[in-house]
Amino acid sequence: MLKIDQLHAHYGLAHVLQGVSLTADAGEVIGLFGRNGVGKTTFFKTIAGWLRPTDGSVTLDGETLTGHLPDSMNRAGVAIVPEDRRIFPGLSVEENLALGLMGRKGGSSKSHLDTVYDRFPRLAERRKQAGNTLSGGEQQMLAMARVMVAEPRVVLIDEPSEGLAPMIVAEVFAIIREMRKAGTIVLLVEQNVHEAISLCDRFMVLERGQAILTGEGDDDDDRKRLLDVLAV
Ligand SMILES: Nc1ncnc2c1ncn2[C@@H]1O[C@H](COP(=O)(O)OP(=O)(O)OP(=O)(O)O)[C@@H](O)[C@H]1O
Repeated sequence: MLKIDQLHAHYGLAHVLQGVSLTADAGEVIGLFGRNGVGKTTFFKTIAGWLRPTDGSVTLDGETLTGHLPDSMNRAGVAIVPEDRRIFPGLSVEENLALGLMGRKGGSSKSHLDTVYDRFPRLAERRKQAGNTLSGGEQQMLAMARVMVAEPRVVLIDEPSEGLAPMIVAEVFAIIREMRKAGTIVLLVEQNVHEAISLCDRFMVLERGQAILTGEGDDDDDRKRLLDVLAV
């Protein structure tokens, strides 16, 4: 279980994350919604170790991870697919995936790469191409595949559908469903609320660094409240 308890974070004097709590069990997808600038990305950065929390705690299956650096969070099984995707533009598809495999517990082998290529034939076709020659959709697939090969326990995915064609968005969402099926905890930030909510077991809405609404993805009343509060 992922347990985030009263997490706070600052940028200098700006108190951006003001005591956000959340729990998630294996195989749950939690949607994080809210307008621009309310602290969703900051929440992810703080969980992933890119930003040191000023208070609160992060534990995963009972292990305290609060304040760990990104490398250490990665080794503990917390992975992030950031909004800008962060693939290595000058490295080939295969080299990008090899870097993902390095984060894998219990070593890696060629068969793990083959498994990824079976799942993402398009990446197999482009395995020798540099990351920056891929389309936006292919880059998103690569970013997600790179995380999946490490078989993390928690994946934080920030706005994966941004700038992508509807067909690719459907594919991205299908991958998230697969992650859930594999027992991964997925925290998902999405502006595309109407579509994303159907993926989510539960959701939380942030406003000015605080949770103002939580609910269940398949509860009609909760969904209505969600759409009302976001005015979408
Ligand atoms: N590196 C930074 N230094 C100072 N302030 C920052 C920094 N990054 C973000 N902020 C501020 O912190 C607040 C929360 O930003 P954050 O990016 O977490 O919001 P968000 O909900 O993810 O929004 P968006 O959807 O626009 O990414 C905003 O007011 C933003 O301007």
